Amino acid sequence: MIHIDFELLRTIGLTQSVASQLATINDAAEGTLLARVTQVHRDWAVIHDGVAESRARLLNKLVQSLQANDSALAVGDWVLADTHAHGEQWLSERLAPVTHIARRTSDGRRQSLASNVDTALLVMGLDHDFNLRRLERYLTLAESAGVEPVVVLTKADIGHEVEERMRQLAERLPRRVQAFALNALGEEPARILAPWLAPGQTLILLGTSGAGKSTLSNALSSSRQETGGVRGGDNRGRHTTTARSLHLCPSGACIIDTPGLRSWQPDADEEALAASFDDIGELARHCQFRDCAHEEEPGCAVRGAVDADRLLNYRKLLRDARRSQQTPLDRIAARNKWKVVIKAHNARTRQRD
Ligand SMILES: Nc1nc2c(ncn2[C@@H]2O[C@H](COP(=O)(O)OP(=O)(O)OP(=O)(O)O)[C@@H](O)[C@H]2O)c(=O)[nH]1
Ligand SMILES: [Zn+2]
Repeated sequence: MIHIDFELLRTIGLTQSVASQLATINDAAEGTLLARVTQVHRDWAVIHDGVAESRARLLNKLVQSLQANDSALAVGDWVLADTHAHGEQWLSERLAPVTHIARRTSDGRRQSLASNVDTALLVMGLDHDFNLRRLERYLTLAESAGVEPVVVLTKADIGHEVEERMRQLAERLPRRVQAFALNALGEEPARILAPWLAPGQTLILLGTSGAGKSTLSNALSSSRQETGGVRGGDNRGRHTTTARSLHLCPSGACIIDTPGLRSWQPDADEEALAASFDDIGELARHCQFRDCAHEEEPGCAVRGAVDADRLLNYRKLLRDARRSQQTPLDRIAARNKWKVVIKAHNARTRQRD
């Protein structure tokens, strides 16, 4: 049985459902430690034990068991660490994450972003960064991981058409999603986001580079994170956050900061997408045709009732999801099918000529 100081570990986000997993682990060595991952590197990680951070290497058995489950260690994971001779720390086990946020890169690879997150702050600037399609992708990313999304629109003090944009947002997003416009530089963030900052809560900040993630993280936590000066001209921030890390808030919550995501899609299958865009699914039940694509079909209940761009975005995400759900063999089969179709087509045109 592993002895833990629950109150101490709660400051770095330990929850009852994670702690209860410890009861099932019997073969832990004397002095085995429960710690939280704050940085992930190739074969080592930085872990936090509630007091301080330290480096630890991954035991082969952990690497193999993660690979066998098509998983990877992520910031926010809870792990068991043993101290070997010479004070070296080794990670032997990862506890099953309660939530796990992953994305797909443009080449289809699955990439773990964070584990055991309660709230995802979807950070977007009210400047040129404002993009509702991207925000919808973030929403799906969070919701398909079982994480509550909260939209935080930064730069309300310097943004353009703030009221008009908030209206667009309210019209387009499902009502269950809360959104706030604020100045990330002042006192506003801690006050407005207080309901999500209770002790033991873990938050993640998601948004493009320059959106204001580090600025928000600074405003909410006690630690100071370097923020990038905005380059002249295009207002885009430099990539200043190089390592994902965990910050403690005075309120008792903790925050995981991530570098800006570049090209990615949510790791959501068709079902998760449908859940995130459930307003479309609900309307689609009233379409005349059951397989209505909501394009040109008569009697479509979706077209016109849903924001046109939201519908286009849903279709695009659905296409991407179907593509990444295909195995390499499926892809070859699909390509071969097209080869046959094209060959037949060419043969027909040759005959005609
Ligand atoms: N006026 C104003 N400036 C802001 C606000 N939020 C962020 N900024 C500025 O925008 C720039 C970029 O903010 P960061 O917090 O570094 O952005 P980031 O999302 O952490 O960027 P990366 O670390 O590159 O991923 C900084 O110069 C901030 O001072 C805001 O609400 N109002
Ligand atoms: Zn339809």
